[in-house]
Amino acid sequence: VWTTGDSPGSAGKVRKGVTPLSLRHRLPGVAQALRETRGGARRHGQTLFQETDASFGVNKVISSTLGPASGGPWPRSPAATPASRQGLSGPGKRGSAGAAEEAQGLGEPEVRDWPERREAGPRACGAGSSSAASGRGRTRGPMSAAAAALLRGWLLPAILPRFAPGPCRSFSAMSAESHWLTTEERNQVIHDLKASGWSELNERDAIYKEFCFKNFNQAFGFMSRVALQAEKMNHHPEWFNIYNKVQITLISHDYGGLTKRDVKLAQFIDKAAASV
Ligand SMILES: C[C@H](O)[C@H](O)[C@H]1CNC2=NC(N)=NC(=O)C2=N1
Repeated sequence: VWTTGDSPGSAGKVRKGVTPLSLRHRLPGVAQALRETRGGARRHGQTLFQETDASFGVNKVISSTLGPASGGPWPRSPAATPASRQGLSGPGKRGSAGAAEEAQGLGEPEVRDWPERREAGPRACGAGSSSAASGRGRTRGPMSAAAAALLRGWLLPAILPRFAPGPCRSFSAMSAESHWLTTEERNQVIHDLKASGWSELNERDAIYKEFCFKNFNQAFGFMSRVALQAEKMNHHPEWFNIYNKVQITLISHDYGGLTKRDVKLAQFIDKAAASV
């Protein structure tokens, strides 16, 4: 997970995530496509990119400037970044204008990028980069324009839904079968869950329970335990926490309703809450 630095100690530093296999050099344009997939503005301190599969990595170097973002959309277009306008961006390089901006703490979080990214096509070039449009100052990357276009048009759309953050994938049909509750099972589990404080939601086929702890530490400790289990089960709660309160809704999104997985997670949650 990549985040912009938001603590005083992390300001101006580059944080790196683990990218076991960097495809960046081989797939110029991947980062841009991922950004486009994410869409929208990213503000200082928010998650910028999340790896969804350990076998795939997109090498992305993010630096954050001092102080909170001054507003405006993030990620910022490389064409609008002083360092990339000067062709100085890339691994281990920094544009002097960008560095100066950063030193003054005036700028927004900046994505440092590889030069060939800027050649990715009309969209990546943007209105401001006349040198890219005219061919002046262009540096040829290892991949031809045709190959890059092929990647963007065919390979990326094929791999992005799998690896990029965004709308989630469904479980396979095979696992789907095993999670449905029969009517009898459902009646039984709903009865048991209600007895332990869960309620059915009116507007969705989901269950809900609110937990109250002594303080935030306890609430967050509980959430940590649940989070680990949820990750193991690949089944995640919808939850809300404020101070000592944790509100949890369980539903299987891919089924649009309650399944055995929700029941199993609810039982774990009750145990975890009882052991705090
Ligand atoms: C891609 C991934 O397998 C799915 O998005 C998982 C993740 N966690 C999930 N959690 C919940 N509660 N329901 C889901 O359908 C679900 N799906």
